Amino acid sequence: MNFNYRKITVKVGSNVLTKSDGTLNVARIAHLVDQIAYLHKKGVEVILVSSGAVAAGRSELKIQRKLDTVSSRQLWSAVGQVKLINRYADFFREHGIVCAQVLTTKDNFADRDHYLNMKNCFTTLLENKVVPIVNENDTISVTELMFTDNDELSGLIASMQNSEALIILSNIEGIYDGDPSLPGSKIIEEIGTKEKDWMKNISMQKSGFGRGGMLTKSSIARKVAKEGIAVHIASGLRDNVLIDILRKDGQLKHTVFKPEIRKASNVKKWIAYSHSFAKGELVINQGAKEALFSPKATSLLLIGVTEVKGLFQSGDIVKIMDERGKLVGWGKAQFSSEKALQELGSKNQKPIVHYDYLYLIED
Ligand SMILES: Nc1ncnc2c1ncn2[C@@H]1O[C@H](COP(=O)(O)OP(=O)(O)O)[C@@H](O)[C@H]1O
Ligand SMILES: N[C@@H](CCC(=O)OP(=O)(O)O)C(=O)O
Repeated sequence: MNFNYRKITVKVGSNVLTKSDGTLNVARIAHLVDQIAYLHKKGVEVILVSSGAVAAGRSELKIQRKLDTVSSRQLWSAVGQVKLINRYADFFREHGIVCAQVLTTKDNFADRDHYLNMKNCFTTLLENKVVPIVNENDTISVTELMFTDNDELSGLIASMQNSEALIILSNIEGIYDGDPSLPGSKIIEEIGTKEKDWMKNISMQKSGFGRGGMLTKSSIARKVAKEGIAVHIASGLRDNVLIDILRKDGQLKHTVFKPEIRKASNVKKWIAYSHSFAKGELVINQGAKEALFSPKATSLLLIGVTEVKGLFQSGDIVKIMDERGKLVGWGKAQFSSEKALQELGSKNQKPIVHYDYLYLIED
């Protein structure tokens, strides 16, 4: 059989892996493993990002007294992750495949060294034919510094490992052009990175155990597709969904975000996910904003910076804001905040943020 991709990241949502009563859907985990094992044996590299720990833990324990949100998440994820990974390990073993658990927090991607360390971890596992199973380490994650959800984490990993595709399996067949529960709504089968009209049809509604909802899935999908990685959103409740997505002659109806042809560099990919580690802010004027968003590759010069906020060193990530206070991008500063303040508005030709280390948010 011919496959569309040889290297994929697959993300499975909590609702695919749990039954309505909250217990783990063991049959579905087994079927997912069967598909991954089949692809693995055909030479497709697979990284699995699996949610489900909190849901699995919740159904396992009767809590004596009411816990706050953080404590209950810590308790349930700690208990549930063991159950989840044991199931995966048992099913992969039946196929003669070794899987590994990688639990991570956003901090593990905090700077380039941490990022490269994570990258090395996945590369080593894959080289040794191990299937990595990743989840956010909810037990120790600090709420303010968490990933929005595992969709964000899976986007980061697909990008970091240069996957050819990110496949997001949810409890719905794709993105609908209206309320999915209404009979007239249809699946949008193809979305280009420049299109954005479809976004207005996404509601805040999310499924029972999910964290982010379709809104985060969509914005992550768009971001990842812009880096040159195809993103598929399909139903994990459907039999053989992974195989059908990967088959060259596959007919499965679902949503695909078409990747941009020009692939982002590895450094740009790292920058794209680093905004939460920003140490300071640069406010830029309208002229600088227009220059940055022009089709020409443009670096940010100090002449267009009107304000420098916070304390940062050369090499730190800084946010770039427009004069209305809107975040327009971020990048790696080439001067410290002290030097930037001294030379504010000057014609120093060395950019404060070089284009190669700049990420812009396009509307
Ligand atoms: N336009 C839309 N098309 C598809 N799903 C949508 C749309 N708007 C909102 N949703 C909701 O998003 C849910 C999937 O997101 P989420 O609950 O985060 O799932 P997961 O647990 O797989 O991450 C769907 O079940 C659906 O209720
Ligand atoms: N880390 C959490 C998953 C959080 C999450 O992103 O859930 P989902 O939106 O269902 O993919 C868990 O394992 O329960």
